[in-house]
Amino acid sequence: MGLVSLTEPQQRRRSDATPYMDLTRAEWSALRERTPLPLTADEVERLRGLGDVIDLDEVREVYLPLSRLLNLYVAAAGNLRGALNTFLGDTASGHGVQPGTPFVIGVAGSVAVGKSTVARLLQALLALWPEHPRVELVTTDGFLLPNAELHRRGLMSRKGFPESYDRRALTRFVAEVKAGRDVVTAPVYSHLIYDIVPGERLTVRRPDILIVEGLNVLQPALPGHDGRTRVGLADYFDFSVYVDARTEDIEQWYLGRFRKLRETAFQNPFSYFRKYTQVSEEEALDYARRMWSTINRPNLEQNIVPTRGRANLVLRKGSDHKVQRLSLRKL
Ligand SMILES: Nc1ncnc2c1ncn2[C@@H]1O[C@H](COP(=O)(O)OP(=O)(O)O)[C@@H](O)[C@H]1O
Ligand SMILES: CC(C)(COP(=O)(O)O)[C@@H](O)C(=O)NCCC(=O)O
Repeated sequence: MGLVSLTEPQQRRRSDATPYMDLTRAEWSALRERTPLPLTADEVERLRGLGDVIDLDEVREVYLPLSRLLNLYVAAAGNLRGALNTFLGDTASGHGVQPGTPFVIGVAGSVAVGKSTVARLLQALLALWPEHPRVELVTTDGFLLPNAELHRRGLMSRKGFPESYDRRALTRFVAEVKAGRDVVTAPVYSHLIYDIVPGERLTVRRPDILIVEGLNVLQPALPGHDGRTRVGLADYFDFSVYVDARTEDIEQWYLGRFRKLRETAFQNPFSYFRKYTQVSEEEALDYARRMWSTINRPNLEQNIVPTRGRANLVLRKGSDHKVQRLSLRKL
């Protein structure tokens, strides 16, 4: 068969049917004109207070328009909920259907790609909108199995892989928040001790929006013992963001963060990584490179990248952390 060149309307028809629309940074940031939320000097100061190295132009051009899109989606989800309530009438509460329910956003991506930074920024920006001031953020590391249990299962060098989490407990937690429970609690992970903190819990009280950030939040549910498909974590998401970048860039960010932590947090006498402050920087970085190539990169390639196609929005970062391209799900 010879080469067939498509006419412009044919090309458009073909791209209309793909589930994503691709936008350059310039196309996306032009949409900020439609964002009726100017950042005041006070708010800018508060964002700086988050302690993340984030460029304010990046906030204005990328994350502010995203908060506007999400603000519209939150309103639309509320309308959908209203439709279900109208349909059910008096019987709604008997079925556990509440008029309002938290809007749940998942933030996925590799270790060190910048998920926490994106999630904290979204939390701060979304809370500026008067329609949804209460925004809670939960990281999935609280649902890692404690080190003792990881040792028992031979999973200590698989931390961050799907099997290193109590996935049922994580899904139950999000389901309970979404169901409108007054108080829901989650375990807490400490990067200092590299383990779950015994007895500590984080409490979530009926937020307007819940952000769930973690490596594996877009993983499909495991089948049950009977082989049947179960409801998984991502089934509770109203929106999801995948933070994407070149693997080589992410490795550099991982090593850069390790180097920075070696000069700060690792110095703490209780730090699990304190030993890497006692050896040369080169030895410490060799260890970090090993962690990257034996744990974090294989996890990225085997488990995390394959979930990218499930996200509503993919943010593609360049080596300077600036978002260069965005793919937004439209179908
Ligand atoms: N937008 C950004 N601008 C500059 N540095 C960033 C940005 N986002 C993340 N970083 C840096 O990249 C590293 C990884 O980011 P982090 O949010 O901790 O990743 P994750 O939560 O995905 O492990 C950190 O050193 C962080 O300071
Ligand atoms: C705690 C993590 C598994 C990330 O957890 P998340 O909140 O994304 O579920 C990860 O940051 C980590 O510590 N990985 C183990 C390998 C390493 O120390 O780099």
